[in-house]
Order: sequence, then C-alpha cells, then structure tokens
Amino acid sequence: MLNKEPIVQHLMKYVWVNGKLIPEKEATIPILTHALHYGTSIFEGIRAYWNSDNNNLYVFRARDHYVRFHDSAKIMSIKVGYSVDELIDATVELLRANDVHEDVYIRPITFVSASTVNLDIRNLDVTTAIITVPFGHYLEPKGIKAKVVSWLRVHNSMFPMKAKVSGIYVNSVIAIIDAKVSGFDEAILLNRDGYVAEGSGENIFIIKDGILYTPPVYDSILEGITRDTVITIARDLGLTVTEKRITREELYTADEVFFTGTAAEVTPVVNIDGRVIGNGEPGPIALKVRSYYMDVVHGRVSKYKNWLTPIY
Ligand SMILES: CCC[C@H](NCc1c(COP(=O)(O)O)cnc(C)c1O)C(=O)O
Repeated sequence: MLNKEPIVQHLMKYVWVNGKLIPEKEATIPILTHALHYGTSIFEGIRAYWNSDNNNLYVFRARDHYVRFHDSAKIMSIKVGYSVDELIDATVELLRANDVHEDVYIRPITFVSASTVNLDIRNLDVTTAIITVPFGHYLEPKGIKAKVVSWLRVHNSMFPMKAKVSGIYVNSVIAIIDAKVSGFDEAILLNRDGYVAEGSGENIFIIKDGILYTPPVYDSILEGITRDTVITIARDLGLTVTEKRITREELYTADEVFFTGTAAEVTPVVNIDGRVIGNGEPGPIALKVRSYYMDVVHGRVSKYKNWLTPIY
C-alpha cells in the first residue's frame, strides 16, 4: 500500500527488548534517556517481504545488517550485548510472535538508556530493542523529484559515516526539509568537496550510455546494503557498474538516476533541480534493476536464497 507520507501505521503486538517480548504499549523510555537527548544510539533498517506464492516471509540480508549494526556499535563504543546470530534469532522470534504475513520494516536499535547528562557513554547502561511495523513504499516507485540541497553531507573526517548513528540523521532531516519546502520529494546532498554523496536516506546511482555509476564509499556516504545488492545484481544483468566521484552537473546530464535503500528499495529519480532526467519517466535500466531487485527480495531468484532468512 502506498503511503502518501512514510508514516508508521502502527507498531505490532510485541516489541523485543533486551531478550524479552513485551507488549508494544509497555515499550516506553524515561524522559531523561541519554539517546533521546544526544542521539546516542545505533540502528538498522531491515525489510522482510511476504511471498504469497509459497506463503512465507523472508528477511532480506539480516546477517549483513546485523554485522553493520555491530560495526556501528563498535565505532561508537556502545556494547550491543547480543551477537549477530542472537539478533537474527530474536528477529525471527519477534516476527513469528507478531504473526506477520505482510511486508514489514524491522528497526533494531541499541541506545544509551542511562538517565544522565554525562557525555562519556562508554560505561553507561544501554538497551537493545527490535521493532516491527507494516511498511509499504517509502518513496513513489513511479519516480520522484529531487533537489540538490544547500546543506552538505557531513564529512567522514567530522563524523563516522560508516556507522548508522541516530544523531547523524539531523543532517538528513534538515536536508529533506530543504527539499520539501521547495516542492521536491527528496534531497540529494553533496559532500564538502562538492561531489554527490547520497540522498537523505538513500544511496544514489546514475546511468550514462548504459553504464551505472555510484559514489565511492569514501565520499561521505553510508555503505548501503541495497547499494551492494544492486551492484551485484546489475552485473548479473550484464551491466557495467563503476564507483566514481559524481559531479552535480553529471546528475543533470545523466540518462537515468535512481536511489537505493532498504526503505527506498530502487526508486527512479525523474527530475533534479527542475532538470528533466532522460524523458522524465523512469528509465528502462532503472525499471529492469528494480524489477529484478523485487524478485530477489521476495525469494524468487534461487541464486540469492542465501540472502533470505525464512520465518515460517
Ligand atoms: C530513514 C533511514 C532509512 C534507512 N536508510 C538507509 C540509508 C542508506 C541505504 O542503506 P541500506 O541500503 O543499507 O538501507 C544510505 N544512506 C543513508 C543516509 C541511509 O539512511 C533505510 O532503512 O532505508
């Protein structure tokens, strides 16, 4: 179901908190929770897709997400308290307990739960939780308009961009506001060197003369798992994919542009800063990559079954 705005329709019956399934109404936090005040939490965005052909639910690349989750925690000196395998098992247990038979978004988070103003978080109490919400499209799959905003992507010399830290999303929040107040659907952020970094919540690809280009991981971007998936499956489709620095004007003259992300999946961008991209419709390569991606995440491509964790 397409949400006009990407809203959380409702949480589900249970939330997993520090090893226990608790009713979602009881999953509350004290007003002095450190992470609420300072953004000191690390999180993941994972999707599970319902496959109505064989009546099963598949979590996509759970292991890769939880490895990145642990990397984020290590960078931030936060202790998750649960191994990758324990978190995968917890996710399966939670999805079964919530009796999920639809596409859902899974939000694991480890946050500094201590009630203190102290900024040195190394020995403070943390809480690990996993939340599931029904989730449709995050962006319009028929194509969106994006604005190159005036706020730059934080540089990896200023902030650990490889880590998915809650606090960094203020950069994304002010960027998307800048785009939306100007009538666009999403923001594209340049890095401090003036090269294209990514969207507010997505990585970005351009296509020129049949070749896919995407910014290198050292250009102040989150190293996206969907970005990695698309690079892999695009090559299956016989496409050449090159990681290279992209300039703002290369966005305008591209034949096609698309975003990738767990929430965004593969979303064509058909207009940037008022410049029509290609013919103003989703490009043929973007549509082909999106279609193949949706087959892969729904478990319809046996070659990539290892990326899927079945729930039932
Ligand atoms: C609001 C944040 C949503 C979150 N964004 C994911 C995300 C990505 C894509 O990473 P991946 O392909 O691993 O998902 C890239 N870049 C940023 C800044 C992101 O927040 C998501 O779940 O898609």
